[in-house]
Amino acid sequence: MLNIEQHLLKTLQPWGNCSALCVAFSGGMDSTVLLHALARLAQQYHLPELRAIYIHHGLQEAAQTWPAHCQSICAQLQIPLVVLEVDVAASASVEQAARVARYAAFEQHLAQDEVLLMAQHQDDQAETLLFRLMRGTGVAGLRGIPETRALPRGQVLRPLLAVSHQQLLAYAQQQQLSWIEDPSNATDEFDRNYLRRQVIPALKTRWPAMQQSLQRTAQHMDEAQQLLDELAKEDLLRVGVDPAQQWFDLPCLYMAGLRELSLLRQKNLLRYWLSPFTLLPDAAHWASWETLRDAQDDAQPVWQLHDGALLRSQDKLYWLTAFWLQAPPDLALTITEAGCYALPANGYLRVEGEVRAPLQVRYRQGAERFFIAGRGHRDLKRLLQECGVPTFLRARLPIVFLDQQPVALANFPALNHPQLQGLTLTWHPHALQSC
Ligand SMILES: Nc1ncnc2c1ncn2[C@@H]1O[C@H](COP(=O)(O)OP(=O)(O)OP(=O)(O)O)[C@@H](O)[C@H]1O
Repeated sequence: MLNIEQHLLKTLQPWGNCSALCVAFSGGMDSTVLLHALARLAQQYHLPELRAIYIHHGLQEAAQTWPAHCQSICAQLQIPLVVLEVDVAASASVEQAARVARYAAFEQHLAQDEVLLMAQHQDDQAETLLFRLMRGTGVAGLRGIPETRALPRGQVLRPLLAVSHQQLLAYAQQQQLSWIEDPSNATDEFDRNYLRRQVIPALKTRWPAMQQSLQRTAQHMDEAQQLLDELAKEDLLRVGVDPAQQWFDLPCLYMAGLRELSLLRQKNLLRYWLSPFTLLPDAAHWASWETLRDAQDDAQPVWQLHDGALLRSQDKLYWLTAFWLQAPPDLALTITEAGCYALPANGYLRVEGEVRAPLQVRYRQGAERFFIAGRGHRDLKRLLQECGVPTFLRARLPIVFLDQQPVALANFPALNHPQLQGLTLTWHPHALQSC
């Protein structure tokens, strides 16, 4: 058995029980070697089912023949091939847009318990680290390409990260493989090509072991990032709001606790907390965090990020998606019986109990006063403040009127007018289970 095959067999051992190994097969040399070595291993060992996936971006004229090439290689190796066509969004960086489209297609295609094998290798790792350094990356970026990564379904595995381009080329030549040479790799137009063609060879003449050194840097950074994550987890325990105290599971933090941390720890915690929700801002935009943190309460400060916004309300910091940031359109709904009502762009209202007279449902205008038994008339604004209802929620909670008088507020049965005792009104941003 050849070295690369031995290495693959060892790397794949923990994945022996997955339901399929799917090779991201571009037809280039690296993924051709990967596919070929796997096909050979499958003849001697029991491997999970193998499948190849080619993503057709349709970006270059030259690429029109590539699906056929991939098909013929797969036929020779007796491995089924799936060709997925993708649309690449117009963007300043075609390379990056193609990568995004490619990963989205893989994610959609992969089934639970399947492993996507990609053919990035040691030289790609060095190239990625240098590329990110040139863009001023931080600790997380310098961890480089991870060997494994969980996808919503399935997993990515890069079993060749410790193998050099030279070793892959030697294997390809020895096995007399044929592969596609992407003409766009032969120019210095793209930054990564420039690094691969001009910079790395020059560095290697001076520092022959530079790839291994960069790999060590990536490992140091991985450890450093793990420490930062541990710190963030500890801070989150102190500053994060207990799920039982959250409105509709909306992620939020206590501002007072956040303020007690140093600025660096605030940023570290926010990065950790926000990373599942959104792309993070680059260094230049972090000043907006201090603006949000220090703004007056009544300024209703918001920090817009890529996939949503951070908003401060009372003593908490909320992460909100677009749904919460746009007020719903005016509502004029009349209810004559119990049931579930879909509200335009504003979730659902469930009415339980006997509706004795037609009830009007609207959102807050601002001057409503509720009659509370034993307390007389009270401003809704004051009542919402007392209940700690965040500002962005106040405009969404359906208010029930009887003869122009506000008599109930969804989710606050204690505010029900005596005439509406026994009626339960529940609002939820998503469909309620029993609806
Ligand atoms: N069009 C594609 N279809 C399927 N997989 C792809 C495609 N492009 C890239 N990949 C996968 O992503 C890995 C890294 O991509 P990258 O763009 O760095 O490589 P490449 O130069 O296009 O292809 P190769 O690594 O096979 O020479 C590839 O090794 C391959 O596994």
